[in-house]
This record gives sequence, structure tokens and C-alpha cells, in this order.
Amino acid sequence: MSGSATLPGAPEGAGLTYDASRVGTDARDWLALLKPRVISLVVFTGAAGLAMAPGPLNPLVAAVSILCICMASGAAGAINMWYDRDIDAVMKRTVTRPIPDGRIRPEAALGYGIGLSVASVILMWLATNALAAGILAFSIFFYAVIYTMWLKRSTPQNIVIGGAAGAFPPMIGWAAATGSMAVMPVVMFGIIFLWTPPHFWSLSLYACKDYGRAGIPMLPVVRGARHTRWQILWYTIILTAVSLVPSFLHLAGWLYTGVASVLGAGFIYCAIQVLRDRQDANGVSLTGDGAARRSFRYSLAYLFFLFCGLLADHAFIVH
Ligand code: HEM
Ligand SMILES: CC(C)=CCC/C(C)=C/CC/C(C)=C/COP(=O)(O)OP(=O)(O)O
Repeated sequence: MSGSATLPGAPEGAGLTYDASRVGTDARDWLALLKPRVISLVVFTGAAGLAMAPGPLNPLVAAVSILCICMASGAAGAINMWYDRDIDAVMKRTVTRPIPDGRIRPEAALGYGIGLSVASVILMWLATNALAAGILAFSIFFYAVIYTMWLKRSTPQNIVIGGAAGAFPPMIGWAAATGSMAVMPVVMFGIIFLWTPPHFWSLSLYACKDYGRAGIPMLPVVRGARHTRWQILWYTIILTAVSLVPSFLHLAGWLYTGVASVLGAGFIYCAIQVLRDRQDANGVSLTGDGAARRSFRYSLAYLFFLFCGLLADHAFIVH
């Protein structure tokens, strides 16, 4: 039996046809709604917050906290995919996602996202404390509502502000372990917050046509590629400076200082390569945006290894 549905607000031609006997039956589609590859790094930064916290860590509490961060960020991703189904249907990068491809019904994805959100916050509250559960709930709200429903479609500063959503996990981890807040997790928040613009703008340089077609005011669409390239460099320089704050505050030792300096220098080098890419008069790459792709990939490795450096320093170096 087949059914047909057109998404509310969808661009013309984005009507969906469902095969009712198969829709929602593939577990891989439900997993894809959670943006699992993005979650892996989000959860790692949350786990880093837990591990950096002082005092003995109950392994069960740690495991449940990580599970809750995983559920919450996946849930926020599912709500994001539900809301963005109209624009996902017109972008090459996202058109094969389960909702625009008609493999999962929008309302089922929304129910799934809300259900997982509520379950993650309640479980976090029961297993740890109200502070951790409160920040977790706020992160979901920030990503699903403030970023996705408001900022993403209304301002080119969308990810500068919206990036806060993805920066909370270290604070959530720390709060889950201690029930309180401190300077270290706030600095970790600041690092992810400043990392998000060069991370995303590198991608947006080579996904610019997609965003333009979908009418999303991402920076290269609104201010042009050349301006975006400069912004990537400035944010990367500020990020590198802020990544050294733990060293200046004596919260980290020589190992972290060395790792942060080398990684930061590498990121600045990538940003300079993005700036020097051969471009036309509008700053559009004449070389296929290889430098931007490398910078995006480097951003992922940067955050992972920076936090590895922090953890190793915390574990092995006497401060
Ligand atoms: C508002 C902030 C952010 C925006 C707008 C953003 C945007 C994006 C986009 C558009 C992609 C490509 C995804 C795809 O093609 O499916 C991506 C990939 C990725 N992002 Fe972000 N991101 C943000 C924050 C974060 C944060 C906080 C993390 C982790 C700490 C993160 C980790 C990743 C990872 C691991 C990938 C690669 C996924 C893959 O290999 O498919 N992002 N990001
Ligand atoms: C604990 C908690 C709730 C954390 C939230 C972490 C989180 C999911 C951060 C945002 C990551 C991300 C992929 C943003 C892209 O959204 P987009 O809509 O701009 O990208 P798209 O075009 O690929 O959908």
C-alpha cells in the first residue's frame, strides 16, 4: 500500500511518497536521525568533562551520564531533522536523509526526538543531579529551538551564537560528576564555542551552493566567500589563544601546553591555506575548495586531540 504526503512549507517538488509497508522499518534510519558521527565527538567532549572533574568517579554514574549526553544530542539531532525537512530536501548533502527521502515520517521523527529528550533529562536527573539535568535540557532546547528554529534561518551569525549548544557537554559531564560548576569546564565550553565557527564555516565554503539554494543565510551566502575565509582565520587565532588559558591558569601543565600549541599552529596553517586558495573576484575557490575540505577535517582532529591532550596532562602530569 502506498501513501503520499507533501511537507508543509516544503519547496515545490519536495513532495514525498511513502511506501507504507516499509516506512520506518529500517533500524539504520532511526540511527541516522541521531546524527551518530557528530554525536561521537560531542559525547567524547562530555566524557572529557566527567574525567577532568575532581574526586573519585562512580563508573555507573559516569556510564549513565555518557548515555544521557548521547541520547540528548541524538534527540536534538532528530528534532533538527524534523524541522529542517524542507531545506534538507533541496540540499545535495542532506537529500538522502530518512525524512526527505520518505523513509521515516516527519511526525514519527518528532515523537522520537521528544521522547528521547525527555527520557535523557529524567534519567540524568535520577542518576546524577538537577544541575547536570538542567544544563542537558537547556542544550537540547538551545540546539533544537534557538539554533534550528530561529537563528539558522534568520542570521549569518547563526552558528556563532548557536555553537553554544554543542559546547555544553563538558559542563554537563563536570556537573554530573560534582553537582557544581568550576572554571575548567567553562574554559572547555569556551574552546568548543570558538572552535565551532572555523569548523562549520570551512564546510560552508564548499557547501555554499546548497545553502544558497535552500535560502539559509550562512556566512558565505550572505557576506561572500572572501569574508568567510578571513573570519575562519580570526576565529582560529582567537581559539588558539583561548586554548592556552588552562596553561595560564595553572589548570594544565607542559604536556597540554605543547599539544595545544602544536595543534593550534596546525589549525592556523590550515586557515591561512584557506585564505590563500586561488579564488575568483568574489573569493570563490578556483581549485575545488580542497583547502576548505582539509580545514574541516582538521577541525575534527583538532578538537579530539586537544581534549586527548588535556586528559593525558590531567592523568600523567603533576601540577
Ligand atoms: C552549531 C554548531 C555546529 C554546526 C552548525 C555544525 C555543522 C556541521 C555540519 C553541517 C556537518 C556535516 C554533517 C553532515 O554532512 O551530515 C558537521 C559535521 C560534523 N560535526 Fe559539526 N557542527 C556544529 C557543532 C559541532 C560540535 C559541537 C561537534 C562535536 C563536538 C561537531 C562534530 C562534528 C563531526 C564529528 C562531524 C563529522 C560528521 C561526519 O563525519 O559525517 N559539530 N558539522
Ligand atoms: C547535549 C546536546 C543536546 C548537545 C547538542 C550537540 C549538537 C547536536 C550540536 C550541533 C551539531 C550539528 C551537527 C549541527 C549542525 O546542524 P545543522 O542543522 O546546521 O546541520 P545540517 O545541515 O547537517 O542538518
